Amino acid sequence: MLRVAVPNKGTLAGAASEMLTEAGYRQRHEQRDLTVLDPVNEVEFFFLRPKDIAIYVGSGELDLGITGRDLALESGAPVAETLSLGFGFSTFRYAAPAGREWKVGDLEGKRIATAYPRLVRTDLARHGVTAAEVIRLDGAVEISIQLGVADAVADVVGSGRTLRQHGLVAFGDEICRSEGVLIERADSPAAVSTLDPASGSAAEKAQLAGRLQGVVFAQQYMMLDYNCPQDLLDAAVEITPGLDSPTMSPLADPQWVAVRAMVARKEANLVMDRLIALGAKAILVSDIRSCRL
Ligand SMILES: Nc1ncnc2c1ncn2[C@@H]1O[C@H](COP(=O)(O)OP(=O)(O)OP(=O)(O)O)[C@@H](O)[C@H]1O
Ligand SMILES: O=P(O)(O)OC[C@H]1O[C@H](OP(=O)(O)OP(=O)(O)O)[C@H](O)[C@@H]1O
Ligand SMILES: [Mg+2]
Repeated sequence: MLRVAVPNKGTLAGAASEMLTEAGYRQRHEQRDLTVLDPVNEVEFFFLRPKDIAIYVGSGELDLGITGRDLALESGAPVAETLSLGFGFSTFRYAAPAGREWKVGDLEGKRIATAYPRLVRTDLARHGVTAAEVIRLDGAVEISIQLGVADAVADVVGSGRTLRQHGLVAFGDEICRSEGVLIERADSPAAVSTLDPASGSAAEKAQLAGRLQGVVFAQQYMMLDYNCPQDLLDAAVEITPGLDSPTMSPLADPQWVAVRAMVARKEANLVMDRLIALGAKAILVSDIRSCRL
Protein backbone atom coordinates (compact mmCIF):
# COMPACT_ATOMS: atom_id res chain seq x y z
CA MET A 1 0.00 0.00 0.00
CA LEU A 2 1.48 3.32 -1.11
CA ARG A 3 1.40 6.12 1.50
CA VAL A 4 1.11 9.61 0.05
CA ALA A 5 1.10 13.04 1.75
CA VAL A 6 -1.21 15.77 0.44
CA PRO A 7 -1.45 19.39 1.72
CA ASN A 8 -4.43 19.66 4.07
CA LYS A 9 -4.81 23.45 3.76
CA GLY A 10 -3.28 26.52 2.14
CA THR A 11 -2.56 27.49 -1.44
CA LEU A 12 -1.62 24.01 -2.68
CA ALA A 13 -4.37 21.95 -1.03
CA GLY A 14 -7.19 22.44 -3.55
CA ALA A 15 -5.09 22.05 -6.67
CA ALA A 16 -3.26 19.00 -5.29
CA SER A 17 -6.48 17.14 -4.46
CA GLU A 18 -8.08 18.11 -7.77
CA MET A 19 -5.08 16.78 -9.65
CA LEU A 20 -5.20 13.49 -7.73
CA THR A 21 -8.94 13.19 -8.40
CA GLU A 22 -8.33 13.82 -12.11
CA ALA A 23 -5.67 11.09 -11.98
CA GLY A 24 -8.30 8.64 -10.73
CA TYR A 25 -7.58 8.65 -6.99
CA ARG A 26 -10.07 8.92 -4.19
CA GLN A 27 -9.83 12.18 -2.20
CA ARG A 28 -11.47 13.36 1.02
CA HIS A 29 -14.99 14.82 1.05
CA GLU A 30 -14.72 16.13 4.58
CA GLN A 31 -12.22 19.01 5.13
CA ARG A 32 -11.25 17.68 8.55
CA ASP A 33 -10.37 14.16 7.47
CA LEU A 34 -6.67 13.48 7.94
CA THR A 35 -6.55 10.21 5.99
CA VAL A 36 -8.36 8.67 3.05
CA LEU A 37 -7.99 5.07 1.96
CA ASP A 38 -8.21 4.33 -1.76
CA PRO A 39 -8.49 0.52 -1.79
CA VAL A 40 -8.95 0.27 -5.56
CA ASN A 41 -5.58 1.91 -6.25
CA GLU A 42 -4.03 0.62 -3.03
CA VAL A 43 -3.03 4.10 -1.83
CA GLU A 44 -3.53 5.73 1.55
CA PHE A 45 -3.52 9.54 1.50
CA PHE A 46 -2.47 11.58 4.54
CA PHE A 47 -3.60 15.22 4.70
CA LEU A 48 -0.81 17.14 6.42
CA ARG A 49 0.44 20.70 6.78
CA PRO A 50 2.38 21.52 3.59
CA LYS A 51 5.35 22.59 5.70
CA ASP A 52 5.55 19.15 7.38
CA ILE A 53 5.23 16.98 4.29
CA ALA A 54 8.93 16.86 3.34
CA ILE A 55 9.76 15.77 6.90
CA TYR A 56 7.43 12.75 6.69
CA VAL A 57 8.65 11.81 3.22
CA GLY A 58 12.32 12.41 4.10
CA SER A 59 12.00 10.18 7.15
CA GLY A 60 10.75 7.35 4.95
CA GLU A 61 7.42 7.08 6.83
CA LEU A 62 5.53 8.18 3.71
CA ASP A 63 6.47 7.18 0.14
CA LEU A 64 5.51 10.31 -1.79
CA GLY A 65 4.26 13.81 -1.02
CA ILE A 66 2.94 16.90 -2.71
CA THR A 67 4.34 20.16 -1.37
CA GLY A 68 6.00 23.40 -2.51
CA ARG A 69 9.62 23.34 -3.68
CA ASP A 70 10.41 26.21 -1.26
CA LEU A 71 8.94 24.29 1.69
CA ALA A 72 10.83 21.13 0.76
CA LEU A 73 14.12 23.07 0.62
CA GLU A 74 13.37 24.88 3.86
CA SER A 75 12.72 21.59 5.68
CA GLY A 76 16.27 20.39 5.02
CA ALA A 77 14.79 16.89 4.75
CA PRO A 78 16.48 14.42 2.36
CA VAL A 79 13.89 14.55 -0.41
CA ALA A 80 14.12 14.71 -4.21
CA GLU A 81 11.66 16.15 -6.72
CA THR A 82 10.04 13.50 -8.88
CA LEU A 83 7.71 15.78 -10.84
CA SER A 84 6.81 19.46 -11.20
CA LEU A 85 3.05 19.81 -10.99
CA GLY A 86 2.40 23.12 -12.77
CA PHE A 87 0.49 24.88 -9.96
CA GLY A 88 1.37 26.96 -6.88
CA PHE A 89 3.90 29.11 -8.72
CA SER A 90 5.62 31.65 -6.48
CA THR A 91 8.93 33.32 -5.89
CA PHE A 92 10.64 33.81 -2.56
CA ARG A 93 12.14 37.29 -2.25
CA TYR A 94 13.56 39.92 0.03
CA ALA A 95 11.37 43.00 0.44
CA ALA A 96 11.67 46.24 2.38
CA PRO A 97 9.91 49.62 2.63
CA ALA A 98 9.58 51.39 -0.74
CA GLY A 99 11.28 54.75 -1.23
CA ARG A 100 14.89 53.69 -1.55
CA GLU A 101 16.97 51.33 -3.67
CA TRP A 102 17.69 48.23 -1.59
CA LYS A 103 20.50 45.77 -2.23
CA VAL A 104 21.08 42.46 -0.45
CA GLY A 105 24.27 43.93 1.04
CA ASP A 106 22.14 46.57 2.81
CA LEU A 107 20.76 43.78 5.04
CA GLU A 108 24.01 43.69 7.04
CA GLY A 109 23.11 44.41 10.68
CA LYS A 110 19.37 44.46 9.91
CA ARG A 111 16.48 42.34 11.26
CA ILE A 112 14.84 40.15 8.59
CA ALA A 113 11.51 38.50 9.34
CA THR A 114 10.66 35.27 7.53
CA ALA A 115 8.86 31.96 7.78
CA TYR A 116 11.77 30.36 5.89
CA PRO A 117 14.86 30.97 8.10
CA ARG A 118 16.99 28.23 6.54
CA LEU A 119 16.57 29.56 2.98
CA VAL A 120 17.31 33.08 4.19
CA ARG A 121 20.40 32.19 6.23
CA THR A 122 21.81 30.21 3.31
CA ASP A 123 21.17 33.06 0.89
CA LEU A 124 22.61 35.72 3.22
CA ALA A 125 25.77 33.63 3.64
CA ARG A 126 26.02 33.33 -0.15
CA HIS A 127 25.95 37.13 -0.34
CA GLY A 128 28.53 37.49 2.46
CA VAL A 129 26.00 39.08 4.85
CA THR A 130 27.14 37.81 8.24
CA ALA A 131 25.56 40.11 10.84
CA ALA A 132 21.86 40.11 9.95
CA GLU A 133 19.35 38.88 12.51
CA VAL A 134 16.81 36.40 11.10
CA ILE A 135 13.49 36.58 12.93
CA ARG A 136 11.30 33.54 12.46
CA LEU A 137 7.58 34.20 12.07
CA ASP A 138 4.86 31.78 11.00
CA GLY A 139 2.93 33.98 8.56
CA ALA A 140 1.60 37.44 7.74
CA VAL A 141 5.27 38.35 7.54
CA GLU A 142 4.71 41.52 5.49
CA ILE A 143 3.19 43.32 8.45
CA SER A 144 6.17 42.71 10.75
CA ILE A 145 8.04 45.85 9.62
CA GLN A 146 5.20 48.19 10.42
CA LEU A 147 4.78 46.44 13.76
CA GLY A 148 8.41 47.21 14.53
CA VAL A 149 9.95 43.73 14.84
CA ALA A 150 11.88 43.76 11.55
CA ASP A 151 13.59 46.09 9.05
CA ALA A 152 13.07 43.83 6.02
CA VAL A 153 11.31 40.57 5.18
CA ALA A 154 11.90 37.54 3.01
CA ASP A 155 8.61 36.05 1.90
CA VAL A 156 6.61 34.24 -0.73
CA VAL A 157 5.42 36.48 -3.56
CA GLY A 158 2.54 35.37 -5.77
CA SER A 159 0.78 38.26 -7.46
CA GLY A 160 2.78 40.85 -5.48
CA ARG A 161 -0.44 42.31 -4.06
CA THR A 162 0.46 41.75 -0.38
CA LEU A 163 3.81 43.51 -0.79
CA ARG A 164 2.17 46.53 -2.48
CA GLN A 165 -0.55 46.69 0.16
CA HIS A 166 2.13 47.06 2.83
CA GLY A 167 4.28 49.60 0.97
CA LEU A 168 7.10 47.11 0.37
CA VAL A 169 9.27 46.52 -2.68
CA ALA A 170 11.01 43.27 -3.57
CA PHE A 171 14.74 43.45 -4.18
CA GLY A 172 17.69 41.20 -4.99
CA ASP A 173 17.54 38.06 -7.11
CA GLU A 174 14.80 35.53 -6.42
CA ILE A 175 15.97 33.40 -3.50
CA CYS A 176 13.84 30.53 -4.78
CA ARG A 177 11.41 29.95 -7.63
CA SER A 178 8.77 27.54 -6.41
CA GLU A 179 5.84 25.46 -7.60
CA GLY A 180 3.96 22.43 -6.37
CA VAL A 181 6.13 19.31 -6.66
CA LEU A 182 5.83 15.58 -6.08
CA ILE A 183 8.65 14.49 -3.77
CA GLU A 184 10.10 11.22 -2.61
CA ARG A 185 12.93 10.33 -0.26
CA ALA A 186 16.25 11.31 -1.87
CA ASP A 187 18.08 8.03 -1.29
CA SER A 188 14.97 5.91 -1.54
CA PRO A 189 16.01 2.40 -2.59
CA ALA A 190 12.86 2.29 -4.69
CA ALA A 191 13.08 5.81 -6.13
CA VAL A 192 10.91 6.55 -9.16
CA SER A 193 13.91 8.12 -10.82
CA THR A 194 15.89 4.88 -10.54
CA LEU A 195 12.93 2.70 -11.29
CA ASP A 196 13.61 -0.88 -10.33
CA PRO A 197 10.92 -3.09 -11.87
CA ALA A 198 11.64 -5.80 -9.30
CA SER A 199 10.48 -3.57 -6.47
CA GLY A 200 6.74 -3.40 -5.85
CA SER A 201 7.05 -0.06 -4.12
CA ALA A 202 8.94 1.50 -7.03
CA ALA A 203 6.28 0.30 -9.45
CA GLU A 204 3.52 1.75 -7.25
CA LYS A 205 5.29 5.08 -7.00
CA ALA A 206 5.98 5.16 -10.73
CA GLN A 207 2.31 4.49 -11.41
CA LEU A 208 1.15 7.44 -9.30
CA ALA A 209 3.85 9.70 -10.77
CA GLY A 210 2.90 8.59 -14.29
CA ARG A 211 -0.77 9.34 -13.70
CA LEU A 212 0.02 12.79 -12.33
CA GLN A 213 2.40 13.46 -15.21
CA GLY A 214 -0.49 12.61 -17.57
CA VAL A 215 -2.73 15.19 -15.92
CA VAL A 216 0.04 17.85 -15.85
CA PHE A 217 0.69 17.25 -19.51
CA ALA A 218 -3.00 17.33 -20.37
CA GLN A 219 -3.32 20.71 -18.66
CA GLN A 220 -0.44 22.14 -20.65
CA TYR A 221 -1.57 20.87 -24.06
CA MET A 222 -4.70 20.93 -26.21
CA MET A 223 -5.85 18.76 -29.10
CA LEU A 224 -6.14 20.57 -32.41
CA ASP A 225 -8.17 19.20 -35.36
CA TYR A 226 -8.47 20.90 -38.73
CA ASN A 227 -8.95 20.27 -42.41
CA CYS A 228 -6.17 21.25 -44.76
CA PRO A 229 -5.88 21.40 -48.56
CA GLN A 230 -3.55 18.64 -49.76
CA ASP A 231 -1.12 21.09 -51.40
CA LEU A 232 -0.66 23.07 -48.13
CA LEU A 233 0.11 20.06 -45.94
CA ASP A 234 3.86 20.67 -45.66
CA ALA A 235 3.33 24.23 -44.42
CA ALA A 236 0.56 23.06 -42.07
CA VAL A 237 2.77 20.38 -40.54
CA GLU A 238 5.41 23.02 -39.88
CA ILE A 239 2.85 25.03 -37.91
CA THR A 240 1.52 21.96 -36.03
CA PRO A 241 4.34 19.40 -35.79
CA GLY A 242 2.63 17.72 -32.79
CA LEU A 243 4.75 15.99 -30.20
CA ASP A 244 6.16 13.38 -32.55
CA SER A 245 4.24 13.81 -35.77
CA PRO A 246 0.65 14.88 -36.57
CA THR A 247 -2.02 12.34 -37.49
CA MET A 248 -3.33 12.67 -41.06
CA SER A 249 -6.62 11.14 -42.19
CA PRO A 250 -8.04 11.24 -45.71
CA LEU A 251 -11.34 13.07 -46.31
CA ALA A 252 -13.97 12.03 -48.87
CA ASP A 253 -12.77 14.96 -50.97
CA PRO A 254 -9.25 13.88 -52.14
CA GLN A 255 -8.10 17.52 -52.24
CA TRP A 256 -8.44 17.76 -48.44
CA VAL A 257 -6.84 16.03 -45.44
CA ALA A 258 -7.88 16.01 -41.76
CA VAL A 259 -4.99 16.78 -39.42
CA ARG A 260 -4.81 16.14 -35.66
CA ALA A 261 -1.97 17.36 -33.46
CA MET A 262 -1.31 18.36 -29.84
CA VAL A 263 -0.41 22.03 -29.30
CA ALA A 264 0.81 23.88 -26.21
CA ARG A 265 -2.23 25.46 -24.53
CA LYS A 266 -0.67 28.91 -24.42
CA GLU A 267 0.10 28.81 -28.15
CA ALA A 268 -3.27 27.44 -29.32
CA ASN A 269 -4.78 30.73 -30.47
CA LEU A 270 -1.64 31.84 -32.29
CA VAL A 271 -1.50 28.48 -34.07
CA MET A 272 -5.17 28.80 -35.09
CA ASP A 273 -4.49 32.30 -36.51
CA ARG A 274 -1.63 30.92 -38.56
CA LEU A 275 -3.67 27.96 -39.84
CA ILE A 276 -6.55 30.19 -40.93
CA ALA A 277 -4.11 32.52 -42.69
CA LEU A 278 -2.65 29.45 -44.45
CA GLY A 279 -6.04 28.26 -45.73
CA ALA A 280 -7.03 25.56 -43.23
CA LYS A 281 -10.70 25.14 -42.31
CA ALA A 282 -12.88 23.71 -39.55
CA ILE A 283 -10.27 24.25 -36.84
CA LEU A 284 -11.35 22.72 -33.53
CA VAL A 285 -9.49 22.87 -30.26
CA SER A 286 -10.42 20.59 -27.38
CA ASP A 287 -9.22 19.94 -23.84
CA ILE A 288 -7.31 16.79 -23.00
CA ARG A 289 -8.29 15.40 -19.59
CA SER A 290 -5.36 13.08 -19.16
CA CYS A 291 -2.82 11.25 -21.28
CA ARG A 292 0.09 8.84 -21.11
CA LEU A 293 2.76 9.62 -23.67
N1 LIG B 1 0.07 33.75 -2.72
C1 LIG B 1 0.66 32.67 -3.18
N2 LIG B 1 0.75 32.45 -4.50
C2 LIG B 1 1.36 31.35 -4.97
N3 LIG B 1 1.89 30.40 -4.18
C3 LIG B 1 1.83 30.59 -2.87
C4 LIG B 1 1.21 31.72 -2.30
N4 LIG B 1 1.29 31.63 -0.97
C5 LIG B 1 1.92 30.48 -0.73
N5 LIG B 1 2.27 29.86 -1.87
C6 LIG B 1 2.99 28.58 -2.00
O1 LIG B 1 2.19 27.57 -1.44
C7 LIG B 1 3.00 26.68 -0.67
C8 LIG B 1 2.39 26.52 0.69
O2 LIG B 1 2.20 27.76 1.26
P1 LIG B 1 0.93 28.03 2.15
O3 LIG B 1 0.86 29.48 2.37
O4 LIG B 1 -0.23 27.35 1.58
O5 LIG B 1 1.36 27.27 3.43
P2 LIG B 1 1.50 27.82 4.86
O6 LIG B 1 1.97 29.25 4.83
O7 LIG B 1 2.32 26.83 5.62
O8 LIG B 1 0.04 27.70 5.34
P3 LIG B 1 -0.91 28.84 5.81
O9 LIG B 1 -0.65 30.03 4.91
O10 LIG B 1 -2.27 28.22 5.59
O11 LIG B 1 -0.54 29.05 7.23
C9 LIG B 1 4.41 27.23 -0.71
O12 LIG B 1 5.11 26.47 -1.67
C10 LIG B 1 4.26 28.64 -1.18
O13 LIG B 1 5.34 29.07 -2.02
O1 LIG C 1 1.88 38.08 -3.72
P1 LIG C 1 0.51 37.68 -3.21
O2 LIG C 1 -0.34 37.11 -4.28
O3 LIG C 1 -0.15 38.80 -2.49
O4 LIG C 1 0.71 36.49 -2.18
C1 LIG C 1 1.71 36.51 -1.21
C2 LIG C 1 1.18 36.18 0.14
O5 LIG C 1 0.53 34.90 0.12
C3 LIG C 1 1.08 34.09 1.16
O6 LIG C 1 0.38 34.32 2.33
P2 LIG C 1 -0.71 33.30 2.93
O7 LIG C 1 -2.07 33.67 2.42
O8 LIG C 1 -0.24 31.92 2.73
O9 LIG C 1 -0.67 33.68 4.45
P3 LIG C 1 0.56 33.47 5.46
O10 LIG C 1 1.46 34.67 5.29
O11 LIG C 1 -0.10 33.44 6.79
O12 LIG C 1 1.25 32.20 5.11
C4 LIG C 1 2.49 34.62 1.31
O13 LIG C 1 3.03 34.29 2.57
C5 LIG C 1 2.32 36.10 1.11
O14 LIG C 1 1.96 36.72 2.32
MG1 LIG D 1 1.15 30.84 3.73
